[in-house]
Amino acid sequence: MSTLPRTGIGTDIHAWAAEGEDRPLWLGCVEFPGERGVAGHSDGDVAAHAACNALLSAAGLGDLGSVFGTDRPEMAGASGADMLRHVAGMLDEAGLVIGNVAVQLVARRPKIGPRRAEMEAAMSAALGGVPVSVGAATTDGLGFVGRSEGLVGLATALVAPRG
Ligand SMILES: Nc1ccn([C@@H]2O[C@H](COP(=O)(O)O)[C@@H](O)[C@H]2O)c(=O)n1
Ligand SMILES: C[C@@]1(CO)OP(=O)(O)OP(=O)(O)OC[C@H]1O
Repeated sequence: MSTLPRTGIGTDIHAWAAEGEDRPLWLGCVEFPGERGVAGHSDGDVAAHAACNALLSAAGLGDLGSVFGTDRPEMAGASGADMLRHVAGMLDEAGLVIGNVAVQLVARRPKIGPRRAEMEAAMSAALGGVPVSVGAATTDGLGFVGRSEGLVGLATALVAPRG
């Protein structure tokens, strides 16, 4: 295997839960009380899921669906933090160390600025202390995010063979 670092890219998109459905919103392993949750089989944390996809992409180990399935009963309500821990373990077993993970949210709400540090710390902790950065943008009202139909998580990751 090449000893060069490898980058990965990940996405995750969820629709907002139906009006009146009581689903908590989880983003970056942090709960946002009072915000509308998303439709999904697990906790629907698009930031954590995009980060998992980016790490699996960098490692060449597949993606969320190939690792966790798409409708396994045991994954119902599964937390993004547990999924990140699992993925970090897979990379460790594959002899890879994680350099960093960068996450971008595309969402009108919630404004993540005030909770950015918490999200970064929570995702970093789930990955065993790896640097995680979080940013966001709104789309200025354009597209499905602008119409408040759902939100997007995007992520990149850098991994390298353990020295
Ligand atoms: N969900 C979001 C979206 C955006 N932000 C912050 O607002 C800034 C401006 O967003 P634009 O889409 O108008 O460029 C953005 O750079 C973020 O700092 C946010 O906190 N949460
Ligand atoms: C996380 C998983 C787990 O069943 O389900 P969802 O919460 O629906 O999330 P998504 O990114 O749509 O699909 C990936 C699945 O692995």
